[in-house]
Amino acid sequence: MSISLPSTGVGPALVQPGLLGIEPSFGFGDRLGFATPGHLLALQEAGGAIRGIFAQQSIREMTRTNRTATEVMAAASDALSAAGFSDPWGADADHLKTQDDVRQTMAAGFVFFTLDPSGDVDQQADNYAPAELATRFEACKPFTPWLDAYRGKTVRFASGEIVFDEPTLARAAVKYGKAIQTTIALGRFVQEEAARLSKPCELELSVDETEQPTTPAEHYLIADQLRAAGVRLVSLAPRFEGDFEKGVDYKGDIKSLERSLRFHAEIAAEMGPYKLSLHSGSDKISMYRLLSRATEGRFHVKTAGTSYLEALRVVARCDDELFRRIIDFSRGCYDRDKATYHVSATLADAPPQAEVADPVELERQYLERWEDVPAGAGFTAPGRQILHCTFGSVMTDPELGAAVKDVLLGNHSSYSEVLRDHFVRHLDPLREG
Ligand SMILES: O=C(O)[C@@H](O)[C@@H](O)[C@H](O)C(=O)CO
Repeated sequence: MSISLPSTGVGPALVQPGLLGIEPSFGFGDRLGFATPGHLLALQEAGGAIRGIFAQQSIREMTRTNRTATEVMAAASDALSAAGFSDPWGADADHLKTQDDVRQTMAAGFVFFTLDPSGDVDQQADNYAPAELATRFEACKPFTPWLDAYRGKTVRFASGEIVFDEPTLARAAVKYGKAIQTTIALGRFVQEEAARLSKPCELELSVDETEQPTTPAEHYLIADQLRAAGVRLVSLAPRFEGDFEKGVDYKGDIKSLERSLRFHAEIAAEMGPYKLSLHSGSDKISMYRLLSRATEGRFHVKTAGTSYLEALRVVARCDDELFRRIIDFSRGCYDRDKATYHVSATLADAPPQAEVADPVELERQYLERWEDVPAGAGFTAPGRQILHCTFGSVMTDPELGAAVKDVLLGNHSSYSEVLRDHFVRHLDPLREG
């Protein structure tokens, strides 16, 4: 397998992404542009019927790393072309909020568009007392003309009943009413722009980055309204129950999550069919089988930061001094950079590098090691989150960013091997179900 070097972002992409529909898929987000060869090794070894989305970056990530959508696409397509890869693969323009986000990513060749209306989700809706809920319900009626279609309705699934009584309807309308309107507008824009330019497109709706779980009633209502509006989804990322923090395994009641996944999967099958999408999907090893079984293989798992952390693992093993400088620098940026990410780690949860003489122990504290993780579980070390959120600050630092790239260029096969091992451990439980 020839290892391609990261593209300059100007060469013609010889390998084009395509539509994957509701085939099982796995998003290999690559914040640096060096990871696709390793991602491909893992998928070819353990992917089975799972399709790879090898170009995947959010607007937030590209902003933080000063990368363009064209550069992201070229890094993936050039690596796949160099490897002679000819299977279908996807390209996900992630967490899009505006029409300009759509224009720039569509122009770069992205074909999977993740719509993110979380800015219009009322993230405290579940906390309002009846009087405040009633006031807010009244205020959202101008953009929820569909209320009467659900009032008093009961929808039955094997997993349970959805009863649209007044409190349920009010909370759904207050929480997602405006976001549904936003999603329909942006989704229609993507579909119309793709048709105008004769380009392929498929849509995901993501509300994963919101505070309060999406109930089955809210999921059903969102899906019903999008379907009625002609916005066709291949994937939907609800806000699942529990905690899906960046870079660490699932936190919550796994049995309750299993019941919830089954209910959401039934709704997705009935209202679509479309895939259930798991964001912050890396390291959630303990729940992958549940997701695969509940959805009967109609899932999408999205990862990104974890490939950056595995790049730092190569740095840790090749240049201890540089790794220590990155830890010191990241600890100085963490409280600022974590602002838009769901993490719980504090600086006190991981020791300053100067207090850890042993390089292997330092790797355990900030990256963890698969050798130390129980079978069927993912990483949990909080130090991972300190490094995870500060990727942009590190990679745009003139000295540190260049030094990381030099280490990866000089040890590219090591990086690809580390990624292969890391993602085979992610793909195996998903493939086996
Ligand atoms: O960090 C980002 O902005 C994105 O990679 C993520 O939010 C992405 O949507 C994801 O969930 C990958 O784990």
